Amino acid sequence: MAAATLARRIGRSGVLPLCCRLPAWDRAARPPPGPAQPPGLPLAPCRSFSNNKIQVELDESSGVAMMKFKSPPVNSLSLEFLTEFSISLEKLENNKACRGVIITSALPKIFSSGLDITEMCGKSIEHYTEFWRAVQEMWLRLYGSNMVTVAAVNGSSPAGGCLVALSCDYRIMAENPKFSIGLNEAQLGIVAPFWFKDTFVNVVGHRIAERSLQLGSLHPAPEALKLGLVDELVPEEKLMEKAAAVMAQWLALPDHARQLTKTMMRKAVLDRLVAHREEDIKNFISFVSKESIQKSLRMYMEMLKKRKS
Ligand SMILES: CC/C=C\C/C=C\C/C=C\C=C\CC(=O)SCCNC(=O)CCNC(=O)[C@H](O)C(C)(C)COP(=O)(O)OP(=O)(O)OC[C@H]1O[C@@H](n2cnc3c(N)ncnc32)[C@H](O)[C@@H]1OP(=O)(O)O
Repeated sequence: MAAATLARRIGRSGVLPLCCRLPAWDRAARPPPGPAQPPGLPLAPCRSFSNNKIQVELDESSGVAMMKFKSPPVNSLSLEFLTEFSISLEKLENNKACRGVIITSALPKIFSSGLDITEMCGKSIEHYTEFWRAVQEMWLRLYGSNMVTVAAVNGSSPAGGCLVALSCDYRIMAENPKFSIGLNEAQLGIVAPFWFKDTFVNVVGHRIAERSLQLGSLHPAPEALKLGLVDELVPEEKLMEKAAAVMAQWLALPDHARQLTKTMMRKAVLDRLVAHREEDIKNFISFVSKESIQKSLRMYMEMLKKRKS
């Protein structure tokens, strides 16, 4: 689907109507590009594209795309960011030449600061609905992607930023102990929704997830490795090289076998949100509309600003 059409269909809601596309985890496995492809079949024209928030470059010879978050100061996941993220994933997913994507940040020291807190403060119910739907859409696309997804975590990655990394197939983090990662929602006085929790449990197991979620822990990189929250630590200057090597290793397998296995592992968790999407939006709205929650979020934002001065 052309980008302009996609953007129009997504519209202000930030969401593609479900009738417009099959979820990635229900799609048939794609044949690998290259010799198996009928000669003369044109490849989708998306070698590189970029918007205000995200830059994507696809190397058609390897089938690997590099996606870089570039939304200063901290790559917070605003409605606009989430919409652009979903559009970028959709473009790659629909491009037969693309088999894998490496996700990283173009900003120093920050992978993503998580959901944009200002989107959850003092806004209308319509806005909360649109925002939360866009958060859901991003996760459904990323966690359900048929592509190999590798997170090259080159900076701190709290809450929604951690969810992005957790939703990938493999996480490599720069071995800087000043960089931390985790679902710290409890520290903000809010609660990670069930699908954040499910994604976390699927990576680290129930006990580690329960303790970490209750405490709202942000784990420095070495601790994140011990907990299995990330798969590998490497010196920062080796991060992209390592990500490319891991990607090549994963792409060496036949797509159909890997994709069906991924679907088998993730389907139950994806289906749970798909079945409860509207209820989840209602829960978010009623939670975030509470005066006590608004107060907690405002205090947290003030704390961030004070820390700076
Ligand atoms: C029953 C349950 C039912 C339903 C579910 C209900 C609710 C669930 C709801 C929400 C789930 C939310 C998940 C989230 O992702 S919440 C976001 C959590 N994020 C954080 O805690 C990160 C906060 N930020 C930081 O710790 C730091 O900024 C940093 C480590 C990322 C970077 O540190 P720096 O020192 O480099 O930069 P700063 O000076 O701190 O920040 C620069 C600038 O950016 C602003 N900012 C930072 N993070 C955010 C953010 N997430 N959203 C919006 N704005 C952010 C910060 O305030 C500074 O702004 P100013 O320059 O001062 O204006």
